[in-house]
Amino acid sequence: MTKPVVLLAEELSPATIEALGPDFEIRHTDGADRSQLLAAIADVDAILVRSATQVDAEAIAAAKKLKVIARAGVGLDNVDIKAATQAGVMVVNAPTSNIVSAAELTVGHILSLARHIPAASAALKAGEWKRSKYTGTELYEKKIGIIGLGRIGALITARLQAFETQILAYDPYVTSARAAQLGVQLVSLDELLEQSDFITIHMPKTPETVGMIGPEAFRKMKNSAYVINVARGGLIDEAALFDALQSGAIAGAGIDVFVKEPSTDLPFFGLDNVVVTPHLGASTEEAQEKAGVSVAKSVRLALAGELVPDAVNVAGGVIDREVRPGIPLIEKLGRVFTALTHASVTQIDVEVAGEIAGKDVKALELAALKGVFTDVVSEQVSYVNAPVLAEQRGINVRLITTEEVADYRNVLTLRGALSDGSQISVAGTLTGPKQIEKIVGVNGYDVEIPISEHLVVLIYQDRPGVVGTVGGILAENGINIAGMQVSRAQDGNQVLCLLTVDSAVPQAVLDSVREAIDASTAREVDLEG
Ligand SMILES: NC(=O)c1ccc[n+]([C@@H]2O[C@H](COP(=O)([O-])OP(=O)(O)OC[C@H]3O[C@@H](n4cnc5c(N)ncnc54)[C@H](O)[C@@H]3O)[C@@H](O)[C@H]2O)c1
Ligand SMILES: O=C(O)CC[C@@H](O)C(=O)O
Repeated sequence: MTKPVVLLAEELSPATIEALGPDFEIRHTDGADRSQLLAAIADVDAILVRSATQVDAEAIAAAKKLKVIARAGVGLDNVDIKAATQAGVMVVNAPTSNIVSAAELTVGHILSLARHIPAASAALKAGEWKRSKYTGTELYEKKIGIIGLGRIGALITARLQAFETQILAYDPYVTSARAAQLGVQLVSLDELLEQSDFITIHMPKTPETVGMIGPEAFRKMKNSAYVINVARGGLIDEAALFDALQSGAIAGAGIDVFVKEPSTDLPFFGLDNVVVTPHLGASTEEAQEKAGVSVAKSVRLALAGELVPDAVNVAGGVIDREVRPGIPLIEKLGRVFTALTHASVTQIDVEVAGEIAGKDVKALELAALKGVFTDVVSEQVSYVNAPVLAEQRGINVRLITTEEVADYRNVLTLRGALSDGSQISVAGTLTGPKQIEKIVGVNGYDVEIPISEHLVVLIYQDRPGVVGTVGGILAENGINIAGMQVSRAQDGNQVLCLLTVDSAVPQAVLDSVREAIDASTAREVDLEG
């Protein structure tokens, strides 16, 4: 059997390959080389990148088998998440893998600037013993302004508090309670710019944050202020930074990230009061190992068809242990649901009843939709694009939970409204210590039959001899019946007969059954593959 192919498009920690294990074919390419990337991505199941590979709409369109894009790091600026979602491709990252490293590099930049360490080192190596030129400043009792008090901002706060500094922060999305918990004073952006001795930026790059530190912001800063950016290139306007440094509007800057990367000859590189590093925030052994192992685990899960806690374009999140067995069950119920439909679907209710209803069961809704569309569209259906497919078809989807359930611990039901005004439903449960998947209801008829790869659903007028006729036709065609349940409607003499059979039932055989028993419904549900 051929193994799924995982493409490593950048240099990743050796622990990444170890964590992927032996179940994959590993290929390598240089993701920064566009033509190499487009050729290499064509037939792979997963791609692993850092920040130098542009996984944009063109690359995603070229990747016909792609199921997961894994970013061994935090930032996803180099991945077109919208295009991936449309194509059903899961995007995962390693959101906490490198935050400690980035926070420590930021502290490194702050100390380098405060004590002129890189410049003094370069001078001494060049034969100059200059002490007064490199007189610095203590951090003790200084005001540190943090713009963006997220994961890295909080880590920096804790580290700089050890220097007995005063931390100010600007972050419109952080509550004052969270700031108080961190021992930080939340202030307006202007207050932060005007008062801080060191200003360090830790926001994502968004339309709102790009160029936020521009000429006007520099004008508000103290002449003695230092500015640090270990977040993303472009948050600081590079031309304005050059002017501010050259004119003495600020004392200096520490920059790890640039608008264009790699960049080796920006105008401000020539200035003495600048410390620059080539996007080294995550470049530690530990961060690379954590990022590589984390995305390798996510890739394994994603290629096994499972939901991934670190997926950024799937709403499933971490799945509760008790909810997990319901995922393959409800996906199968989704496929049965589709086989039962005879007109377009306008509404789907995913009902979760029983003990698990109190848990986060969003993953069950995604799995149900994945099942519903698996046999409907030719494109790959995943947890990622299943909700998009529902939306595109104008299907209203509701997740309904109730702890009340009559006969079982938990029952999962898909209930649909069709465009001709009719309703369909299929319900299932897991029973016994082996958690056997069973169908326990179809269109309101009660049954209890283990799910198998081949199911036949028949609805007809109740009368003697029908079961024998059905069995006879199937036997004549070499189809063995594994199980059968007949359920009579409460309000009439319609009967539902649900059969599990050992092999697929060809359409011609199904048509003979329909004719012979005058069935209003005769459907085969093939769950193979
Ligand atoms: N240099 C590196 O190698 C490196 C490594 C890791 C992370 N990063 C970057 O560091 C940055 C921070 O990462 P994080 O993990 O702390 O992210 P995070 O999402 O935990 O925190 C970002 C914070 O920015 C805040 N924010 C958003 N818009 C804002 C605005 N307009 N004004 C002020 N605050 C705003 C958010 O509320 C949030 O609290 C990101 O840009 C990330 O890509 C860089
Ligand atoms: O080194 C990298 O790959 C980028 C690190 C960092 O900017 C991130 O977004 O995780």
